[in-house]
Amino acid sequence: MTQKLKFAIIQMNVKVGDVAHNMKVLQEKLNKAVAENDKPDVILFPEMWNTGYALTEIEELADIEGQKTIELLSTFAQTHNVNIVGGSISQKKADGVYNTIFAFDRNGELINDYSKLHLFRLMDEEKYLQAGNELGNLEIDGVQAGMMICYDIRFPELARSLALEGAQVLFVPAQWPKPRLHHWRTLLTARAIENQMYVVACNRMGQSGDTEFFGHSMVIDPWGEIVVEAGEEDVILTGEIDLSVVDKVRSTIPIFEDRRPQLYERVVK
Ligand SMILES: O=C(O)CCC(=O)C(=O)O
Repeated sequence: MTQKLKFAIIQMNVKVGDVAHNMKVLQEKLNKAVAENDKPDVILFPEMWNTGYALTEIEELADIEGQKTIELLSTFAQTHNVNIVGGSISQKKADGVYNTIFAFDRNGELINDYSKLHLFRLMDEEKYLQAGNELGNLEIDGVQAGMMICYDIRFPELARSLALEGAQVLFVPAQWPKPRLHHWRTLLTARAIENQMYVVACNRMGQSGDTEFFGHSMVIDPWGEIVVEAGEEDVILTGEIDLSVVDKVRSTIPIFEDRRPQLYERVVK
């Protein structure tokens, strides 16, 4: 495939519990992302950007069925003819609150949603949130992709499942705090190398209470090389990925042909 995709990754701060503020900031940043000369094909932003980790008030703050978010992002995608992988939000559904990504195509159509499969006990997510039960497949301008959220990157089976279903790019919104930068970079790089896919990851920056977020949003190519990486600042990270690299790497070291799934299945349930 000779296709290329230009990306814009909005590495922003998130004010815990202040949905109106976060929506305003995101809107300003979206406008900025498309006002650049080199307009992106796809925009990504961080995990739980609407409420932050206001877990004790999440039932009241979460966006009911994602309505406000869907309206904002769908209109923006259509108006600016851009694909959006909408970070993730706290979404209230009948049976509880989910940590959900909504993704839109250039016509503003909601193409899929994905709710975080693995809840992060270190931050008590399992006490306040419901876990999703579906994989997050996606197609962006004809390119097969997948979605995972933050802690999900610690589960190689999930990225592998998406790759086996054809994903060539993995989109990862996160709120990954200090001091685990080494884990963040290593796990993202491992997912890229082992699945020979691009990883496009957005982490928030800034501080909430005692928790500091280091940013370091990054794009990693299927060979494991970092295409672009932010520091800890408030920034929109831009660049381009070349999908032909996926085929090149997969034919150089043909891991998908060399797998022995009938042996692993006895152990990997
Ligand atoms: O796995 C980690 O170290 C961080 C995960 C996390 O912060 C999250 O999933 O929200």
